[in-house]
Amino acid sequence: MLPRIDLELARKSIVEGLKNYVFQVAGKKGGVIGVSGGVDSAVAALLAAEALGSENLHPVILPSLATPKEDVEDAFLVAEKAGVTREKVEVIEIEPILRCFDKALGPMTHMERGNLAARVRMSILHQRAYKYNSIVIGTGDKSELLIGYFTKYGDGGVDVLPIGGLYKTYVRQMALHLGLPERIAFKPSSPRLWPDHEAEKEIGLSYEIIDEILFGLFDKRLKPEEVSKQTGISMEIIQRVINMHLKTDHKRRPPPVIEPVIRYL
Ligand SMILES: Nc1ncnc2c1ncn2[C@@H]1O[C@H](COP(=O)(O)OP(=O)(O)OC[C@H]2O[C@@H]([n+]3cccc(C(=O)O)c3)[C@H](O)[C@@H]2O)[C@@H](O)[C@H]1O
Ligand SMILES: Nc1ncnc2c1ncn2[C@@H]1O[C@H](COP(=O)(O)OP(=O)(O)OP(=O)(O)O)[C@@H](O)[C@H]1O
Ligand SMILES: [Mg+2]
Repeated sequence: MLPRIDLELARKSIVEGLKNYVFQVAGKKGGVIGVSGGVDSAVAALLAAEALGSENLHPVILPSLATPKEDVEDAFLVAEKAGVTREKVEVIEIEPILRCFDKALGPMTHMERGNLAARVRMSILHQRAYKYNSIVIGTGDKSELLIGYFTKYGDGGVDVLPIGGLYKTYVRQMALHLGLPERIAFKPSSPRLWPDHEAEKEIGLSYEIIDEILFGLFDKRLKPEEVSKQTGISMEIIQRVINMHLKTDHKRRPPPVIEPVIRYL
């Protein structure tokens, strides 16, 4: 179990930090956010509305065939809780766009098409951000970022990460703290890149375990063996999480420039 945190302090500091980043550092008028009905975008949207003012927040719902109807309803509820009226929430179906890709690209695996769906969403959010003189608010949490569980240049292609410093465990607690319903706070995490896609099933580990391991390694800075000793989690599982982190290193940094040897003549 992770230690409890002062959720109110975390909330206030994220709100202050995001406000400063969008208005002062980026010099923009607001933020665009994809709202899925999942807990990450719910918490990010509520914090962003508080930081930027709901009039400067542009929530966009981007359903595909893999999106359950209830998620769309939950996304509307999140927008409403963020102070954005139904009429101001944009809904853009991405299935017709994906069908154009089907035609152009031919058969795809569900992973190829799913990652494409994430990149189609990213493209739409950036178009809207440009149009509204805003930036794209990301929804990645610390757990997803550290294990690289996101689509490179898809949901990873964002401008700022307000909940990137909170493990999934804390994001769920923050959701309750912000008054979101338990149904959203404890909804099984799912990228919904294909029907019935669930994060913990795909990864093969629960976020409870992943967070305990990441907390031990990255916050307490313990050696893997010590994390195993303190948590009772096997070294094999800890090594799997470490491998996920290492294999996705490229997703957390800008592409390397291959430096030429330059001789001035
Ligand atoms: N070593 C390396 N150095 C530099 N670049 C490297 C690389 N290895 C792969 N690449 C590049 O990265 C690409 C692979 O990365 P990527 O396209 O992301 O693909 P990949 O990591 O294989 O798949 C994305 C994963 O994120 C999950 N996901 C996606 C979207 C949302 C969420 C969520 O939680 O909401 C989760 C999804 O279920 C899947 O497990 C390759 O096609 C290649 O272009
Ligand atoms: N149907 C959708 N409409 C709008 N945005 C979406 C949709 N599906 C995914 N996204 C965007 O992609 C992000 C990544 O999805 P992800 O599933 O990680 O987040 P989540 O659904 O908010 O929370 P969780 O990870 O717990 O499922 C979402 O937070 C959201 O910004
Ligand atoms: Mg989700």
